[in-house]
Amino acid sequence: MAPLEAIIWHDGQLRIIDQLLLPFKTVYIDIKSVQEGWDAIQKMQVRGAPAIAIVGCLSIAAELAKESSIFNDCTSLHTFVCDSLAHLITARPTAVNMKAEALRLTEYSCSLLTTSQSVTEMMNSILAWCENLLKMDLATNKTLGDWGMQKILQLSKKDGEDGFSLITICNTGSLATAGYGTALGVVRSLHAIKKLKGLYMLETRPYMQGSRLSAYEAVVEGWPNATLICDGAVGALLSSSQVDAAVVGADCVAANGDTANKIGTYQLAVLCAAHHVKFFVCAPTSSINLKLSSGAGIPIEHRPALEMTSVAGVPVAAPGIACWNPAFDVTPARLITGIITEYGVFTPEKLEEEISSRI
Ligand SMILES: CSC[C@H]1O[C@H](OP(=O)(O)O)[C@H](O)[C@@H]1O
Repeated sequence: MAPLEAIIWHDGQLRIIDQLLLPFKTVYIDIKSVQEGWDAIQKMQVRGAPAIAIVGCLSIAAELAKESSIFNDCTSLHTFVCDSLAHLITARPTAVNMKAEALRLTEYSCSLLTTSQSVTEMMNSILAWCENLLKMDLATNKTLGDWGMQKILQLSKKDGEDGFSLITICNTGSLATAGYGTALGVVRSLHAIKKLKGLYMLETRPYMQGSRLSAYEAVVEGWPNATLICDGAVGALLSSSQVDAAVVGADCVAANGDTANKIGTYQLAVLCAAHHVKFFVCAPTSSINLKLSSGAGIPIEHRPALEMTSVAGVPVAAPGIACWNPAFDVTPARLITGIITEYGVFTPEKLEEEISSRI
């Protein structure tokens, strides 16, 4: 079956699955303006670093595509694009993809000021640029997934059995990207050649990306031995089972390889190190920020306490208790075996040199 389509762009109209309702309800909502895009990102109706950037930029395209959006000249159109991007990057501070695409689109829009013959031509160029993000993300993820699959195949198999068992956190698949996935893209590529023996998924409190989203993708696609575990069960699993490698996503990778990802990733990395399990970060270069020398510079988003103290609207904590709810943590490069990108798999030490020569 085709992966779940979190983002649909057709004929100037943007629709996204409201991921707060998955997997029990599949409801598509229309995004008709930049503010509606901002709201959907901030509320996490759409989430996942690549998907955030794609929906953010397409929300600009959706507003431009409306007949009512008229601009007297190219300069006012450029100002609208820049102001919209400046607003969109405030929705969620940690994932770098939105900031990276905002920079790219700002530079492109600026270049159109000198090359466009009319406002309409400039608007159509910007629409085409935003639409292309979907295709680019799909292609990037497929290439990244295949690099990761090749890397996993090189791992030595202790038990001699065919196939590899992986562990992952959060959701990095069709519901976090344009449709193939980063860490779950590696899973898809491994499954495609029948070398996926199993996949352990952390439920990933408090948003439950694992139990609600990754488990949904795994069931829909029939991945073998796809198994949900509690966040607190990682140590017990790694000490008793044959897990070959961890594959996780990234919201921001610094130049030295330090990686910000869903809260709980750091703990997973520490336990992988303790049990000699390889730990791979799957990051398209749009999630890598070489301007940051280390993870110390990555802003960490904190989410409302209510997202911790209730599940699906049901209170699960003592009323009045204080909460600490960072949405991400930073895994130091020393715990990372390799960083899987669309250009190949690199050690943290080699990342900056290898990536800077390619982007
Ligand atoms: C390929 S998605 C990257 C990243 O985004 C997720 O965070 P969130 O669900 O809060 O947007 C998670 O950290 C994934 O690994």
